[in-house]
Amino acid sequence: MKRAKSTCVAAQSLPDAPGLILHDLSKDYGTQRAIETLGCEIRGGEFTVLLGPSGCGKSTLLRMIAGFETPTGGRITLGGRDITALPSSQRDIAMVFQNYALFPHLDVAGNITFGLNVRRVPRAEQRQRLDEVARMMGLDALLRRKPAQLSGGQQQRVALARAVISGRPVLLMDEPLSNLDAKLRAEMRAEIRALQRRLGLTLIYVTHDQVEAMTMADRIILLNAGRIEQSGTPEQIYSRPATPFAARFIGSPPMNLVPAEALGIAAPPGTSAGLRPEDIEIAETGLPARLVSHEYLGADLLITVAAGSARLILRRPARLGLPPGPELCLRWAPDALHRFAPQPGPASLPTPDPASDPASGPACAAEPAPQPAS
Ligand SMILES: Nc1ncnc2c1ncn2[C@@H]1O[C@H](COP(=O)(O)OP(=O)(O)OP(=O)(O)O)[C@@H](O)[C@H]1O
Repeated sequence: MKRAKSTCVAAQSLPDAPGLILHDLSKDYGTQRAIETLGCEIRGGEFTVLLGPSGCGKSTLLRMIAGFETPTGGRITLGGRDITALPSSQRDIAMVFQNYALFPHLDVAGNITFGLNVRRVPRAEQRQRLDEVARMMGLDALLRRKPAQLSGGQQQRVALARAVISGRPVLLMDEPLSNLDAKLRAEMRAEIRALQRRLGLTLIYVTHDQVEAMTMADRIILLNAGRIEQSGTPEQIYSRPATPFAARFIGSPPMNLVPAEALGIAAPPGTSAGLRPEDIEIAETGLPARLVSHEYLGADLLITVAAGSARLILRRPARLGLPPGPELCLRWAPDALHRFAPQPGPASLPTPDPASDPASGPACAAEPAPQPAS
């Protein structure tokens, strides 16, 4: 099936670092299309995250920008210059790889200055730039160590320092934190974000982790099966998802997505209704539902309820506790309800829970359909 060309529009940028435009870019591997024809603007000085599930084409897109893959169709411009046919070394773009790609026989200083050596930058200038970058990245004390004598986080910092010392204004990062433990990942997220802001870099960051995307990005480009599903700020994508895929991909637990009629909402057949877990309230009146189970998360409770044929997850502060009995009523604000027109292709809605019996719902005070909370 031929899909419509997907596009994204970017927001304000810092003045100096150049931006990129992908014009009708596509990539085939043999008969397999990895990237559908897509158009996209990545503004200079912004932190852009390419987000999506495994196999959606994030790395392929990044590698075409880096110059490691040749596009099947389309063009890439950087700061207005067409770079599609330029070798990667002439693109003014630095890249940090997932496995760090450090040279084991070189010490930290040698790894960081490797590219400067190749480009025959004078020794004195190398020394000065190394001092600066090592201080900035907290690596001063480690310059004589070999990579094997460093922790994962330190190795990551060396890989980052090597990219930063190149002085290139555009930095690409492919899942750079996936080898680190959770605590270190959180620290490095903040560090990379601060570095990008301080240097005003145009940074394009690939991840499948929505938390990384939400916490780091100025703008997220959400990819699905080689096309752009939605692009926007983290807030825009979270609060106004354009498609059921976007609605379910961002948020943990994800948005409840059920047939509209299951919530008593009048809509054309096939319409899905979406509600974020934190947007559903337990109230005196509203949609009848029955408690199924709950999970204690510390600050919050996740409560699973059956409402007719639909299962919904609610998030509420743990201090409010569980409702007094198993029968309850649900309400939500009008603008918390998301409606999605029927989607082409296989249905992606959750299957109704056969154990739930619509007839056995609670008697919520005389309201057949939920009335929004004010
Ligand atoms: N060199 C290649 N030859 C053939 N197919 C490839 C090649 N590289 C990628 N693909 C295919 O292109 C599609 C996109 O792959 P890509 O690596 O860009 O996805 P991704 O979103 O980065 O996934 P992950 O998060 O798992 O790394 C996949 O279906 C993949 O199998």
